[in-house]
Amino acid sequence: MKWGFSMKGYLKLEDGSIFEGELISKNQKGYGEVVFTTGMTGYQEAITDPSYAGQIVVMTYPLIGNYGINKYDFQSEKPHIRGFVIREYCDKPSNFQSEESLLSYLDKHNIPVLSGIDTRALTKKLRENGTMRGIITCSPDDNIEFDQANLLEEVSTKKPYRIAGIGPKLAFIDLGTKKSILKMLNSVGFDIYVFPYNASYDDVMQINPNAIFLSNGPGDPKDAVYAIELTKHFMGIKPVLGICLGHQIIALALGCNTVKMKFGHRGANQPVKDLLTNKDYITSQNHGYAVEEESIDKDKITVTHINLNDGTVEGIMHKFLPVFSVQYHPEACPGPRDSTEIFDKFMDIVMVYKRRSYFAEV
Ligand SMILES: NC(=O)CC[C@H](N)C(=O)O
Repeated sequence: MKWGFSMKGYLKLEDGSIFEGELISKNQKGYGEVVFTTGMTGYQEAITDPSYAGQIVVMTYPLIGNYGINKYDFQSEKPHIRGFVIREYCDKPSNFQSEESLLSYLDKHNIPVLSGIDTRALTKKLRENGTMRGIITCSPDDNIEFDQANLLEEVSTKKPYRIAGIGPKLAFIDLGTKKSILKMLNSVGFDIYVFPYNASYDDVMQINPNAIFLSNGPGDPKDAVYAIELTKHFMGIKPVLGICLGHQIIALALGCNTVKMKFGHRGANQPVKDLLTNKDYITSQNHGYAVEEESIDKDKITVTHINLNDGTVEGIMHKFLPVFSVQYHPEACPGPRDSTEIFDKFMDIVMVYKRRSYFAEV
């Protein structure tokens, strides 16, 4: 094979089905929850998006690797996926920004890559039966093991740090954030203080922030116990915004429920309706859980967005407090920039509250 190493390999799912392909990576084994994503581009952003921690990612687009890996599109320091499944690998990347091939990058980080898989049949199975656990292996007799230790601990920052800005102070709870979200918040002016996933109320109050932000991240939102408690403390005291996992955490803190979806939404063309403006957006998404509609107390919370494919909740807003959140990824990367104005809207709200508290003090 042109790209070096290759041997027969398999993806085995927990329902017993086996897909045969070629193991083209150095690492030949990986366990995880098998999920598919439909983005035609954006593999670099997807593999480095920490929300995919613990998952084997299947790309539905049939040719992967075409534009290599560049130094601008990383969403975190390293890939967090447990394995990568594709139809066909392109070993001759062609792009002016390409620095190395996708396979050499994944090999450096010990991620197993299975190529030559009938990803269409695999995706149909996952759509019909729902997300399943699986193993990438060179031996189909291997059993599927599963360790989803503490995913938040794995992906969150270990120490607090700051991204200085000229605007209000934002306490940013890092649950496995994508860099693009930090970039967008900083570009609208926030002075960002990033805290680990288990930051306490006292830790955060040391900086006396003007607002709180909850990031995207991996796993079941109900496991984010520290962030849920923290959010309960701050709602009503400071403006709060959440994206994806952050949205689910805000919903849980408000007393709603979250449920696991059959196969989730992963891709860059998920249609969303903004019920407040009646505008439709095409959005980038990557989630396997959703806020349960029936659990939302409509006297207290407004559903602001829904997914146009399946009607699931994609955004909520508190009726009386400055608390709102979206399930989709407004920062895009990869994906359309239809909905980036949410960052300006957040800044406007925070400035109003900042001025109010200033005048209340003088
Ligand atoms: N991108 C995210 O933040 C994902 C949130 C959560 N882990 C889910 O799968 O629903």
